[in-house]
Amino acid sequence: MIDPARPVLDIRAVCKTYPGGVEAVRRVSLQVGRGELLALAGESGCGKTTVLKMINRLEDASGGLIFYEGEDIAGRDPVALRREIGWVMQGDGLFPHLTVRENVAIIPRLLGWTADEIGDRVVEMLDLVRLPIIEYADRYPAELSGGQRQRVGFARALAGRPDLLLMDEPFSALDPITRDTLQQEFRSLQAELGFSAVMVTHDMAEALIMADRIAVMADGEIVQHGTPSELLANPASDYVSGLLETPRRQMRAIRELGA
Ligand SMILES: Nc1ncnc2c1ncn2[C@@H]1O[C@H](COP(=O)(O)OP(=O)(O)OP(=O)(O)O)[C@@H](O)[C@H]1O
Repeated sequence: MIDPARPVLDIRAVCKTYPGGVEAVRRVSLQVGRGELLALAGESGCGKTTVLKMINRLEDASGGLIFYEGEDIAGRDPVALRREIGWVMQGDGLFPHLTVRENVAIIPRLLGWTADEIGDRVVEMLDLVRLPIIEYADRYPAELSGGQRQRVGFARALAGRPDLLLMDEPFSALDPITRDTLQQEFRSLQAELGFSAVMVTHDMAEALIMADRIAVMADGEIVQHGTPSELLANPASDYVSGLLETPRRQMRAIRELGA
């Protein structure tokens, strides 16, 4: 039973040491509420992607506990778990030999939906990500722009009605205008469908604009955790101030234009 008051995701003191001894993640604890977008930010190599991979058991934690919808994921079948949790990666990750329709249908097919249910869901998802079915359903990924491919990536990840979407730098391969449009559209989609999301990003401006809460990581640990306004008002260290410096500079430059 889904309890709306319970966090969708509850990560408790999770650690990951890779074979060879790299301590990629050290005692990370996080919660993600229903409908919330949590950004994991921080410089390259700080462990963001490893946290994401432990949530759907692409990597198994070396210590700690992860609860998804109240259930310890260590007891879940990893394949079934991955079908339940949506995954959007950098540069879309679509199967090049499958059409848009076939890409979006993958998870519903694996979940055993009927042909009619799958057909209806493909129509619904392409409509939601604003790709008219007549024009786009039978194209291959190579016949789409980068922004359109990323839209299909979202449609595919959401087709199985996941409660949680994991996203690894989903907007980073896009040009700034397409990125801005898709970031806004993503939040509308989230408000409409109500899923929760964890987004890895190295772009602090993106985290500030999109996220409800931001967890900043350094060297495998969370060094600050708060809302975008809390981080801006009270960065906990020089490291966090440093990450905020680029968006701050951009905001100042735009303000000085008097626009
Ligand atoms: N499969 C692996 N085997 C061994 N070490 C790994 C493995 N994957 C990642 N690491 C190491 O773990 C640390 C954290 O990597 P991770 O990919 O989680 O960082 P990240 O913050 O997502 O970085 P980026 O922003 O560059 O993608 C790094 O030192 C990395 O070299």
